Amino acid sequence: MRPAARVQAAIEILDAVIASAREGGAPADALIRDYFRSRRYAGSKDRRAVRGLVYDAIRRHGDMPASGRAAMLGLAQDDPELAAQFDGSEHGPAPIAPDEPILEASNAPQWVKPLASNLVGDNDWPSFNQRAPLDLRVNLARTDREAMVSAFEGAELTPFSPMGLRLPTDSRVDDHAAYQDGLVEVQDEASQLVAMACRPATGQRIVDFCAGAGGKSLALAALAPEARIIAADTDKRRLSALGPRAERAGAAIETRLMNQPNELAAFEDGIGRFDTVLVDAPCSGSGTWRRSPELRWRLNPERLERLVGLQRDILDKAAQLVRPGGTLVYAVCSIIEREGAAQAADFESRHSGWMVQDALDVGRSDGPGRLLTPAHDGTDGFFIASWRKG
Ligand SMILES: C[S@@+](CC[C@H](N)C(=O)[O-])C[C@H]1O[C@@H](n2cnc3c(N)ncnc32)[C@H](O)[C@@H]1O
Repeated sequence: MRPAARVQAAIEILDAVIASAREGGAPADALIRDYFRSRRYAGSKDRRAVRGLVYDAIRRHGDMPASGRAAMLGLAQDDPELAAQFDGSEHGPAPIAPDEPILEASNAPQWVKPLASNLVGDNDWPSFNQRAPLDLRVNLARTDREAMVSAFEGAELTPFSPMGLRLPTDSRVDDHAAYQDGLVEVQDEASQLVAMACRPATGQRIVDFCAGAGGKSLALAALAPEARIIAADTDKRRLSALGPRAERAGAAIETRLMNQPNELAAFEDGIGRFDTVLVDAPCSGSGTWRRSPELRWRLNPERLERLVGLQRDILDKAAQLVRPGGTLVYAVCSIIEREGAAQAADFESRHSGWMVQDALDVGRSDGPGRLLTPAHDGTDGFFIASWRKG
């Protein structure tokens, strides 16, 4: 493909990404794959170049552009070589009209900024346009960090998590023997810290109430291989992805599929009996925007409202599983106050007898919990709170 045709392809894919973000449809990765499935003439270099253009355009615009062309014109604003491809050639984009509006670069949707925690400052926002390094969690149940740091080129120790390694952006690990043998997992340092905030110990009964594909459950199992860990979720597809991961890691984790709105029916034997319950709640994902910049286009006020209600409902249910003297940990990969500090404070106002406890000594104190942000802590953005049941 000629360079101009690659730009036109990126514009067409971005149109599909925008439509899909509006409708809650397939993510950009899937749309890129679909696009090339019917265009066999595109070689691997073409595909890589188009993909790069699509993601650069997404990353540059915190607010969703009106069209793929608007997104690509914005990107061309910083790149004269790219601007020159708007040449009106046969498979290329039409020339740039003199009065065509050009979008300013932005790092987050404008409507979200006033909703962020007060701790999120001017130095935090630009981090959402930057690319994140790749963090690994070493499976301490089977090896140690020192052995693994030398097994991965360019790896450094993460500063806060004693089980983390940090690799350069774009590192690939899935074909590495240590990954295939279950000695490491891909996991951001903040997520590792969430598992640590649970302080898992031998003999404890622990529920990961929003386990998804089990990232936190696996970290809990690595920290306390003799604990009994139950991974629960309402999403069968996600939960079923845990089996092969647990097998690879050599971890024994029980799974329970729950049905909304009767999630606790899966725990009839366990109300008020668990030592620790972790709620890694569904959220905006705003803390992960540097890894998944497209999520910025998928969030809207109605969706945020629904998520805040869901978090509240899940917290109220999960709290019922905790035994007296046990621990409830609430975490969201979000920098939005309503999902973090305000949600935790709201939980406290509805329930008496829960004593807030220090979840971590990392990040900054934010209401009843702690907030980590990319600029301040070098991790994904996360809010984490922990309570002891009186
Ligand atoms: C942030 S994700 C969890 C990520 C996971 N803990 C990990 O570390 O990979 C939130 C999860 O909550 C689940 N969820 C949604 N509604 C739920 C509900 N009512 N009860 C429990 N889990 C729910 C979603 O299916 C999703 O897997």
